[in-house]
Parts: sequence; C-alpha cells; structure tokens
Amino acid sequence: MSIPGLGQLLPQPTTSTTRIVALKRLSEWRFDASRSSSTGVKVRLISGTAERDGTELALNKTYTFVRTKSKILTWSGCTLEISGESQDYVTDFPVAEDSPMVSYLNLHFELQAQRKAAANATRRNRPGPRVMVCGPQNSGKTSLVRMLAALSTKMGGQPLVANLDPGEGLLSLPGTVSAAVFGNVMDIEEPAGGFGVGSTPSSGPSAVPVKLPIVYYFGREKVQDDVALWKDLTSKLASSVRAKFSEDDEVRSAGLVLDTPVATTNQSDIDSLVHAAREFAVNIVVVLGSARIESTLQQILGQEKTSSGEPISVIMLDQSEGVAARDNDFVKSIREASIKEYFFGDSKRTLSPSTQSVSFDDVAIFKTPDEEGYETPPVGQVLEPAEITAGMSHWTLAVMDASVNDPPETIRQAPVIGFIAVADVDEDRRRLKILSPVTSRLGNKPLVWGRWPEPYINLLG
Ligand SMILES: Nc1ncnc2c1ncn2[C@@H]1O[C@H](COP(=O)(O)OP(=O)(O)OP(=O)(O)O)[C@@H](O)[C@H]1O
Repeated sequence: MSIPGLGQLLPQPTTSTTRIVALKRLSEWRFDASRSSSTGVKVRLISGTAERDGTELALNKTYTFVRTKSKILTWSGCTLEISGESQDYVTDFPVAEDSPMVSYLNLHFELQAQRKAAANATRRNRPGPRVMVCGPQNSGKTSLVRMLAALSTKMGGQPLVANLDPGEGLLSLPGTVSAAVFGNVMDIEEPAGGFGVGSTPSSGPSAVPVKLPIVYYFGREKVQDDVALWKDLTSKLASSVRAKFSEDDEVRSAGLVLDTPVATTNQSDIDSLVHAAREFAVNIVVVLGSARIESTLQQILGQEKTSSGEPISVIMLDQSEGVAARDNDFVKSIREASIKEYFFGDSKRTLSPSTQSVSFDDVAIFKTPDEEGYETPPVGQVLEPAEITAGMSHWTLAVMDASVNDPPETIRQAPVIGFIAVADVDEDRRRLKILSPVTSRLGNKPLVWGRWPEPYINLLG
C-alpha cells in the first residue's frame, strides 16, 4: 500500500514502545492517535525545534495527543521521543524546499509585510491583511489557518481568526460560526490544536490563556442546509470583525485569517465563498489544492477591489499530502467529545456544570418551523416557539444574547452567550432538567433548538 507523501519512512505499526525519531530539516512526523487508548501518544522534543501547526513545542516537555490526527513539523531538524500508541510515519522530501510548508511560510512573510505596512500607515483605518483560506474537503484549510494565526502571534501579533464552517466549531460547539482574537500561545495538546472549546472561558482554569469568541448559532451542519441564514450570520460576524478592527489598532493591523466550509466548484459553494470574501473585505484568497476553484474565484474576485480599494489576490497553493481523511465515526466522536468537554472539562481541567430544574413556563425555546407539509423547505424562515416534549432530551440548546420578547428575527441572529443541555424532560410535571456550565438562571434569555448536532448521549448518565 502506498503512503501519501514523498520519501517517507514506512509507517510504524501501532506500538506502545518508547522510541527516538530523528527528523531532518523540513520534514514531518505524521501521526494518527485517533484510535489509541485514553492515554494517547506522548511526544517529547529532545533537541532542535519543532511545531504543531505553527506553535512550537517546548524542549523536554511531554505532550500527550489523544483523538488527534496531525503532524509535528521541523524547519531545521529535531529529535523526538515518542511513546504510547499511534500509527505514524516520517516524511521527508527529497528536495526539502518541495514541502508545501515552504509556500505556507512564504505566505506568512507576505502577511507580515502587510501587517507592518498597516501598523505604520498614517491612515489609521488601513487594516492589515484579510486572508481567506478555502478548498475542497480535507485540503488542510483549518491546519493552514491555525498555522498562520500561530505564526502571527509568535511575532507578537493579535490576529482575528474566524470560522465559517458550521461543521466544526472554532472555540465553540459545532453548528456555529465564530471569531476570536488570538493574541497568545495555543494549546497544541487539544485535539483541535487550540481551536477547541477547552480554550474558552466557560471551561474554567486553563494552562494557556483563554480566548473570548463571538459566536453565532447556525444549528445545522452544512451551509446548504440553510444558505440564507448562513449568509446572514456571515454578515453579522463580518460586522463584529469590522467593529473589533475599528476599536483595536493591534488587531486591525494584524488582520484576519478566515476558515471556510468545504467547497466544490458548484455554483452555490462559489457564491457562498464570494459572499464571505466581500463581507469580510478579504484581500487575499488562498485556494488549497484545486485549480478549478482558484480559476473560478479568480474570474469573479480577481476583477474586484475591496471596500478600501485594494486589489484582491487569488492564489493557489499545494495541499499537503499528509492531510488525514477523517471518517464519519471519528468526526462524530470528536464532536461528542467537544460537547462533553464544554460541560465537564477534560483530563486537565474538570468542570462542575450546574443541574437546574425549570418549569416549562419559565423557559422560552424557539426552533425553525418543521419542514413537513411544505413543498419547499422553509429555509431562512424565522423561528417559532417550540413545544417542549421528551424528544428534546439530550439536545444542546443555544442561549441567545437577546430577550424572549424580541422579534424572532432578532433572536435568530443574536450572538450566543453559551449552551445548555437538556438532561431530562418530565412531561407530566411539566419540568425540564437542564445542565448549564454556569450556576446563574436563564432569566429572560431565549433558547434556540437547532437541528444539528444530533442529541448527545445522556450527559448525566
Ligand atoms: N501534513 C499533515 N500530516 C498529518 N496530518 C495532517 C497534515 N495536515 C493536516 N493534517 C490533519 O488532517 C486532518 C484534516 O486537516 P484540516 O482540518 O486542516 O483539513 P480541512 O480541509 O480543514 O478539513 P475539512 O474539509 O473537514 O474542513 C486534521 O486532523 C489535521 O490535523
């Protein structure tokens, strides 16, 4: 069986022995700890320098990776001590400079030049680079976004990172779109490499400084499930980003790195990307691994200018051959683990969520109208009050920063304050048992019941 990558050593069978791996400059140790036991794979940097997606490993610190498929990259060579279970292999390129990582690093240098120009500009409203990363499924979009953000923070920058892919939450649960300032080191031990819920304040004390995301609730997995709502929320998020730029000079000059949903060349996907590029006033579009998406976007965006008159560069970069496919079971297990982690923390920080019993009459839960009985699904339709039944058990609901008396459209497009999980519904006594990361009562905050992610197992079970 051939293994993707060039000049790689043969994959190591899943093993639990301790071994030393020497990496030449510009090579990668690629690992799959998705099926390993809860103890995962342990990695210690013994000499040289190495990083996971732009964040450096500290010398002699042992990192544990569980439920993770990723890579450790070295620019100048290093030695790693590996123990625990993983499928892994080393890839080094016959010509080191052939690694796509070199082009990613060059992109970072270009962004740094634009950041410097923005910081020195006499026109205070000149923003730093706004770079949108897009491409087909498993092209390495999120890894590149993480790497660009980490490299910027390493140089002292405070870039905004935004995610428009509801299938994977950024510092939030799946089913959301969000953005946050990244001004400090990321937790690379997290399966999501610093983009997971473990890096948010609701998760209690943290080994690395937490981030404060702004989150909007989509409640669906794919953009196509409700394109109109996704576009509205994208516009909302873009205006939050603009507001942050106008109030914070450091963030403004560091600019934005934007992650996007999986794209194909179909018209709807291209429209969504163009919508996002215009709303966020993107001036660099990076397409990973698809010449067709690149040329289609080039034809549209290549002719346009941003709102501040800059040309829009559309560039294609190779995708890394190491990007790991993730099957549905793996992705589902990651999703479920992030919901559990949101309420209970992880092995490094245990949280104690509060369990509250509330009357049906004391909560206002909204949902999008059911699709049955409509010839065309009521996509983009506003919310309606949801009937509380046992079917709501184990769903996670979004708590909106709005009032229950606000119009449905306002509630639907309000930022998310947090999430609660429905632990039990007692229809006879008309009471709900809910699990909340905080002890405070819901007050008059409306809850929204989305259609995705699917209900999680009984969190209290
Ligand atoms: N060079 C590499 N070697 C090993 N694993 C990698 C490499 N690059 C990325 N990965 C891993 O591959 C998986 C998919 O990568 P990533 O999430 O960046 O792709 P994506 O294009 O954003 O995915 P999606 O299509 O689901 O949005 C992740 O688990 C990531 O850590």
